[in-house]
Amino acid sequence: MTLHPLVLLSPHDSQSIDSAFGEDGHVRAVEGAGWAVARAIRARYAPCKTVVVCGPGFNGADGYVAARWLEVWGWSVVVLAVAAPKKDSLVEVIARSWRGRTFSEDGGRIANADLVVDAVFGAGLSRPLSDGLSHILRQANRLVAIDVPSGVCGETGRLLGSVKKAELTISFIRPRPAHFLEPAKALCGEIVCADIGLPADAVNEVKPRVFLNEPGLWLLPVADRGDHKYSRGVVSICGADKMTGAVRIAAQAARSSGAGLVRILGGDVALYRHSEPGLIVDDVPIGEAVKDSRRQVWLCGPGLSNAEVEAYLPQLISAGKTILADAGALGTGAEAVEALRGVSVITPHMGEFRRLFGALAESPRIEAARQAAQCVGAVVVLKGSDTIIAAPDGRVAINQHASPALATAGSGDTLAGIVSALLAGGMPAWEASCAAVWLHGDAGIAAASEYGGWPVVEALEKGLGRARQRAEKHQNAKNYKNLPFARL
Ligand SMILES: NC(=O)C1=CN([C@@H]2O[C@H](COP(=O)(O)OP(=O)(O)OC[C@H]3O[C@@H](n4cnc5c(N)ncnc54)[C@H](OP(=O)(O)O)[C@@H]3O)[C@@H](O)[C@H]2O)[C@H](O)CC1
Ligand SMILES: [K+]
Repeated sequence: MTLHPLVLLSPHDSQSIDSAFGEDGHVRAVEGAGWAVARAIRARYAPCKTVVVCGPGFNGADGYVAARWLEVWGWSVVVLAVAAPKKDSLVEVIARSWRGRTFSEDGGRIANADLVVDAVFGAGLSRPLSDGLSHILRQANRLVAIDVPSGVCGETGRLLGSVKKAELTISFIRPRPAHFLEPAKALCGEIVCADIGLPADAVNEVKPRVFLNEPGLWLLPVADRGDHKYSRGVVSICGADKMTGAVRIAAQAARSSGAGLVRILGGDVALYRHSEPGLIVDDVPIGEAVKDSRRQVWLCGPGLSNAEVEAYLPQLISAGKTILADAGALGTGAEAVEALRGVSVITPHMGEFRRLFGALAESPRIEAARQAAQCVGAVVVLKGSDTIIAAPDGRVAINQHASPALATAGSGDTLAGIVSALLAGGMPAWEASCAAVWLHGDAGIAAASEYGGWPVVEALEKGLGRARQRAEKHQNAKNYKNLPFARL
């Protein structure tokens, strides 16, 4: 087994790899890690006065090895050991291989250093950073962090204490979720991930659950010469009487994302009939429409009032349809959560999430999304600058491929339309949601560049065909270019 290139390693994963190394293997891994840190630093900075601040665990051990290499290459290096390694531990053995100057008190060295390396805590952070340690690191002018800036929870991106921003963070094997989750993301600077030579036994310990959302994590439906509109998939959208724009935007997005046929049912039927000519508009009761087995995928929520949702959603659920619930269908509190059981995907922003799940919204976003997915039994797309896509089985993807240009009215309706089209094309719910979030982000990036930063929502839909082409170019698993981190 090898680790998928888009896996993100939680601290727990990283520690289970470490424990599978055995002592010799562990020493080799630390040697590889420290050497990688030194190489990444040498590639970015000229030799300068450097302080490596080492903690008591293997994060500190990486620091001692990095210090050794930098000194070998002629740098002026001292180690500040803020906590000694445990007696007779492997870390102590590795620390002894550093023969240079070591201090246990800062004595003004940090403030006077050109570069400070934060090797205090990484995966083993178990409680908040003390004020004393935080004060020491905050005096650094330029900081490079090993694994994560000390005080960052590698799993959730939460900060345990006051954390100093690094301009470079060097991690190992695969990046950590925190590198891509706010608030930690803003404190990591450039991310470098080093391959330190992976023994297969150690990798087998890892059950990947967190992924970076990039093409290659999913495959888009393949266009075939024999395609017809029903094989491409039918999307049905519950029509709104008043907020008709939301429905039309979602319908256009679904049509531009490969759906063979998009139908709107009910609401202001006359208006929909006079809008885009490529739509089919139905004026039949929902109970009739659900009998058509070709109409499996339904989008329920954009533009809908509570009363409209109540008229549509229970019937769709009892007919066993594949449902994306968004906007109006994401009501308030436990009753609304109960009413959603049976849908396949929900796409809340943080406000909607808080209304639905209450106190769960106070948990770190990745954990909140995962628990909500388990609670509803549906994929949860928790929208934001670091959108999280959580499946009920515990898989989570973190999306980075996005643009602030997406923060515009109607953007969520566009996303809902894309997810619906990919569901109709036969993709499983988590993969369809991940792919849709990426395509939506890509269209936002392209629209921002084409229209100068503030594109209107209609521009997103126009970019979806090209977004699809770019995704297809990158989804070949061997072609992981343009990832949001450098590889060493
Ligand atoms: N597989 C990999 O990715 C590799 C990672 N490497 C590096 O290893 C570290 C993880 O090392 P670990 O020893 O597990 O953890 P830490 O170095 O982060 O620190 C653990 C010790 O720190 C104490 N601790 C934790 N939090 C605090 C705190 N707030 N204040 C004081 N002390 C703290 C902790 O004490 P406990 O009481 O909780 O036991 C431990 O003593 C990873 O980050 C990488 O840098 C490998 O080198 C290569 C393979
Ligand atoms: K660190």
